[in-house]
Amino acid sequence: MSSLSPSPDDHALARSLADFVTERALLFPGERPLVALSGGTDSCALLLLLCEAAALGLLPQPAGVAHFHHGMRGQDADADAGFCAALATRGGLSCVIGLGALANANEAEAREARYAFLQEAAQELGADVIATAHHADDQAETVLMRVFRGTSVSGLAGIPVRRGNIIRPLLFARRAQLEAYCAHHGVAVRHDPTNDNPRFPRRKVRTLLPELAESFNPRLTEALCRLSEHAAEDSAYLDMLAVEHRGTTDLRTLERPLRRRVILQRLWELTEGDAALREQLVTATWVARLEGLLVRGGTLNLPGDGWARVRQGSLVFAPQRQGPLLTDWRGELPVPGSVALLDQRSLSAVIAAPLPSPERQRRSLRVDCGTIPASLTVRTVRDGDRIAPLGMAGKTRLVRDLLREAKVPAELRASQLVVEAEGEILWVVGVAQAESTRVPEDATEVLLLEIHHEGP
Ligand SMILES: Nc1ncnc2c1ncn2[C@@H]1O[C@H](COP(=O)(O)OP(=O)(O)OP(=O)(O)O)[C@@H](O)[C@H]1O
Repeated sequence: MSSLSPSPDDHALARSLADFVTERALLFPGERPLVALSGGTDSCALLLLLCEAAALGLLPQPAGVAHFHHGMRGQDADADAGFCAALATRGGLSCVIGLGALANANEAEAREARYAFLQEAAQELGADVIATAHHADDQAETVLMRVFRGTSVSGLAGIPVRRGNIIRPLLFARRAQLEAYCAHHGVAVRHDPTNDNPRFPRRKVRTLLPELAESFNPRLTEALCRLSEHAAEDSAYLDMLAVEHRGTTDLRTLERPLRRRVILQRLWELTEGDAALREQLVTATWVARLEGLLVRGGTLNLPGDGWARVRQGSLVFAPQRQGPLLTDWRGELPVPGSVALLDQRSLSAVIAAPLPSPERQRRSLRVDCGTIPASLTVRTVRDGDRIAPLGMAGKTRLVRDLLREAKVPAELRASQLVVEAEGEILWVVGVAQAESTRVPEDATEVLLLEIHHEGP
């Protein structure tokens, strides 16, 4: 972290920026950055500092400036765009303004559109990388927010100093330094009031950090930034090892940190091109769930309708399922030997079927949507069918034996219904349910299967 001299006009901050860029190899020889300019303090400081460093001969001149008008905030946003264009001109740089129509977009959609525009602008202006103005306080807030929400080592790495062609050359600097710098240069920066909402988690953490610093460590921001740097390095090292081991046939043979990292990389690949799903799925929680699946076996439904399954110690991911949501499914069922498919997207699936002895049977079953597979088959019992009943520690029993013990009359046993998933009997309707259908306390979605008696 740099210490800014009391007088900002000795180029101290521009020199620190150039040192940081050089040490981290953020610009290779001949490369020129595009400056992503929102008009706020941080990106105004970034633009002026890059220009100052270029004037000192420490860094190349930026290729230009890009500002994205999200189309969300009306006149204020129009003024932001005008301001950015004027500031670019003041620095002698070209400026590209993008216009979105994101009136109803959420934060993730707005971000996706902004970065897509920045990539186009970089091409247009012949820039090699895109520089954004995230700084040390942003980093500390990000790390702390992730700690509060729950995170992993790679999450602790926070905002990467470089990802692809996006670079963050201001991660060394404190917010107060950038504010002082803009004030010194007489830049009347723009202010986006949407960032002031006290309900925003980032806003809350921003208020909390100084209090925590006062109670625990006056250099808390620096400590959190150092933690994120170390976590980024450890994480990069694990990533490298995981790439080397990604072909491992049985993931259970890998050391746990490595196994978890291979799973994380698989999730990252799986969510390519779907930012919203990535946010949900590339998390410590899902890595832990999939790790559990490797040990336990079976199938796990993923957010966004995909699912994962274990095959000989490796994870198999299935794509998202298509088709309409079934809410009140009714199937024709079954003459002995016929089958029906239940799409598990339905949270209440009703099977209309002639049942052998409805008065004796428990005709509904709750199962955890998180663990049952994509589709269920309802069919009549077959010779040799086995089930691992609830509470029997995985020991399997012949379904026919269970029917006999439950005193289902012999003549009705052939039309006994079972619900099967990928070769495993989950439910012998009214008689037994499998251990794997047990609904855990933390289940978030429960599928209610009902068998209705219809017919004689
Ligand atoms: N409208 C915009 N046009 C161009 N660049 C922008 C715009 N908004 C933000 N940026 C760039 O992104 C940086 C971070 O902005 P901000 O803190 O608002 O976004 P974030 O949501 O915290 O981060 P990010 O979206 O980059 O993950 C800014 O300093 C600026 O460099």
